[in-house]
Amino acid sequence: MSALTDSPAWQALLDHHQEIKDVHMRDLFKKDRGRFERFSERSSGLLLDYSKNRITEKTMGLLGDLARSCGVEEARDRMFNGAHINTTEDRAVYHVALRNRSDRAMIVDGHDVMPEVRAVLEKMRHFCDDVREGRWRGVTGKRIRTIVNIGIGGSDLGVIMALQALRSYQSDDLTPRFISNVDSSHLVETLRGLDAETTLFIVSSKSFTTQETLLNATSARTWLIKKLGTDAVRHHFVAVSTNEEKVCDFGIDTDYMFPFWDWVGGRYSTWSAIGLAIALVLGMDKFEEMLEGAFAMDEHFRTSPIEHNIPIIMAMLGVWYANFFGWSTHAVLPYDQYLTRFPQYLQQVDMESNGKRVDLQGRPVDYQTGPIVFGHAGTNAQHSFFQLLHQGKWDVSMDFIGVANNHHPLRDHQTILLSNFLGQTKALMWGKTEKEVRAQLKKKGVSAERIDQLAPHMTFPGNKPTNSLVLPLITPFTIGQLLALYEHKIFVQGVVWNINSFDQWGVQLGKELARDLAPQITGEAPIMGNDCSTQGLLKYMKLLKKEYD
Ligand SMILES: O=P(O)(O)OC[C@H]1O[C@](O)(CO)[C@@H](O)[C@@H]1O
Repeated sequence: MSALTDSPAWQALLDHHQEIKDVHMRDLFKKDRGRFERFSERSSGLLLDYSKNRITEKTMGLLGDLARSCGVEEARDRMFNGAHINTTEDRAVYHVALRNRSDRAMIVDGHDVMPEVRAVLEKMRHFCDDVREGRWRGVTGKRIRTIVNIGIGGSDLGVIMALQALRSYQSDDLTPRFISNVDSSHLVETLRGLDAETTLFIVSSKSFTTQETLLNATSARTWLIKKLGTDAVRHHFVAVSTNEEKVCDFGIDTDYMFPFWDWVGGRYSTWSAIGLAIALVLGMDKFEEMLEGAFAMDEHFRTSPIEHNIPIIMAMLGVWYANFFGWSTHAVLPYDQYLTRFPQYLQQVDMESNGKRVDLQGRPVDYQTGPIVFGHAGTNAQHSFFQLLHQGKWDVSMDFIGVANNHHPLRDHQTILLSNFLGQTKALMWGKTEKEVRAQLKKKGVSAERIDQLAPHMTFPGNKPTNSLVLPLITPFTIGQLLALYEHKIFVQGVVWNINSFDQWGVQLGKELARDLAPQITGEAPIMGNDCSTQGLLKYMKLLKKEYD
């Protein structure tokens, strides 16, 4: 047993789980009309209703005890104080400094980083204004009309997601595009139809060594040079990175490099200059509104007691289902078309952070860690995988994200959208008993034989837990709040599980092996030294390739 599973707080929850596991939420709601008041929290216009969870006040008390005994508050303070909590990389985890909108100093290694943070924001503002107002022009003197962000993972997902979410704030003057996959089809299809004279590329890479990004950037540069000549590169390429030397090697002048720092993790970097495409397309004011939203959530997280702290509550509910109910999957279901990319973005933040199997001391853990995260926008998701959520054998905890107002209030679209949001969470919680099904069918005049046949299929077990997050409207501020909320939730879970949420060694091995295999595909190295499956696949691919050459 580990210190965590052996702790009195954990043991108390194990015992309590025995009391709760067969209790139906329907009965909890029948008994207590005050559940919504008791189990909901607000912060700067955002509401979390967590009453539709398999919890009582005792559960929340015990989960709070566990958070306290795991040192969540102390860990939170260490993060906000710039301690090197990313121990395997010996770095601070300080994305909160990027959105610190107060005049508080943010100290890393005895040094206040705020002057540098503000200087980069200023540099971004000047550049964005120049591009947006037509002072920065392409090599032939034309205004920039398209921004192409070349990056992958944390240097891509948050930026695409935010720009998609904030599409209604975008003018038609500047259009964003993205190249991430090393598959050349992504590059070719993204560049198809683009006018090189009016295109600006941002090469976004924290390390500036990521194979996919560098290859894509090189091919994009070739495309540009073919059309406009070598001199065009400095008018059409800028970089965002922590690695000045590599940016220079690539041929981008460091005057046009927007720096950030090693204390910003890749998947937490949307707030840094990695967000340059957001600032260019929407304007720097909108980007800063996003930072304001994140800062509001940071302040809530930093100062609220455990019992009223939205990220901590959501994190501990996740621990409840993962570790005590033994569920492996968590669904995120935004009821707003603008948030379609949100689950995909969150998959990296959550699974790359908490998909770990050893603790901070390097010992294998004897409990489940980060869940499998998936999701899609409602109502489309209802017509896809909701069948399994309602009646399947796997149990899944869920976050529904609802947005009260719509940027495009047309007919009764928003009413129908919200009614589906509410209807689904109600159905998942309440379910429908066989008795209710039978009574309904009888009332409709269905024959007894047919009722016997249909009733088991039409019964819903219910008791499926959901969190409901409600935002007033999709704005830069609420997007900032939402992202920061999930970042902190994931952080808290990592603290409870005693894992490092800020490294990602798991992505290395495949990358290394790919580097060794590439020369075997080209023929520069003999096909050897592989297991028979890899060997067989390689040979077959080469055979097929020959047929098409
Ligand atoms: O910004 P970079 O250094 O190109 O890295 C891109 C991504 O690659 C990873 O290191 C691994 O997937 C991510 O953490 C990161 O977001």
